[in-house]
Parts: sequence; structure tokens; C-alpha cells
Amino acid sequence: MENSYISKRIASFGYAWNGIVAFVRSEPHARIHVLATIVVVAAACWYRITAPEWIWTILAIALVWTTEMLNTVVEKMMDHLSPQLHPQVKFIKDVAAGAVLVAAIAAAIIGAVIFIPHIF
Ligand SMILES: Nc1ncnc2c1ncn2[C@@H]1O[C@H](COP(=O)(O)OP(=O)(O)OP(=O)(O)O)[C@@H](O)[C@H]1O
Repeated sequence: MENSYISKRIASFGYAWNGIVAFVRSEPHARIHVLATIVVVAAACWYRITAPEWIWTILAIALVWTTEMLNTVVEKMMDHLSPQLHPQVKFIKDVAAGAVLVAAIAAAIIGAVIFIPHIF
């Protein structure tokens, strides 16, 4: 019984990983996030940022990825459930997109606070 619990958890991890791969393959802006993540992590290594700075950097990257992925889920879900135009769908999609904007602005501010002192 314990074995089947562990194998189910491993399978769930695999499905979640497949979700990340599907997101990157299907969404062009996800590939921009991959590039941005590589650039930020490379800069963090180059400037040897401190442990607390790493924590904020990783949280900012994760925040943007998470909101972008959930926004994609909302868009796909609404297109599937309600392909026709509807004001409520517009509201749902625009609020989800707004969440991405909030995360992106927060990440940009965190990045500026951390990296500007290292660069200059
Ligand atoms: N089914 C719908 N009913 C009403 N408004 C919609 C519907 N689908 C999209 N919209 C609205 O039309 C506008 C553009 O939608 P669209 O999905 O193209 O946004 P987008 O963010 O540019 O998409 P993508 O991220 O796929 O490029 C948004 O304001 C969105 O809320």
C-alpha cells in the first residue's frame, strides 16, 4: 500500500513536470520567461549576490512563472468552456492578465533593488 502511495506521488510529479514542458512548448511568451530566467540567474551568479538576495530573486522568478502559468490555464479553460464572446469571460481573462502584470511589476522592482547596487 505504501509502495502504491509513493508511485502515485511520483506519477503526480511527472504530470506536473509534463505541465511545465507543455506550457513552455505551447506558449511563445513562456520561452521569453525561460530566456529571462537564464539571464537573471547568470547575472546573479556573475555578481555573486548574497543568500537573502537569492531568496528574493528566486521568489520573484517563481511569482512571474506561477502567475503566467495560471493565466494561461484561465485563458485555455475559458476558451474551452465558453468559446463565444461574453463580457464575463472578458472580465475573467482581464483580471487574470492583470495578476501577471502585478507580478511582473513586483519582479522588476525586486530586480532593480537587488541588481542596480551590484552593477553600479
Ligand atoms: N470569449 C471572450 N469574450 C469576451 N472578451 C474576450 C474573449 N476572449 C478574449 N477576450 C478579450 O479580448 C481581449 C484580447 O484577448 P486575447 O485572448 O487575445 O488576449 P491576449 O492577452 O492578447 O492573449 P494571448 O496571451 O493569447 O496573446 C482581452 O481584453 C480579452 O479579455
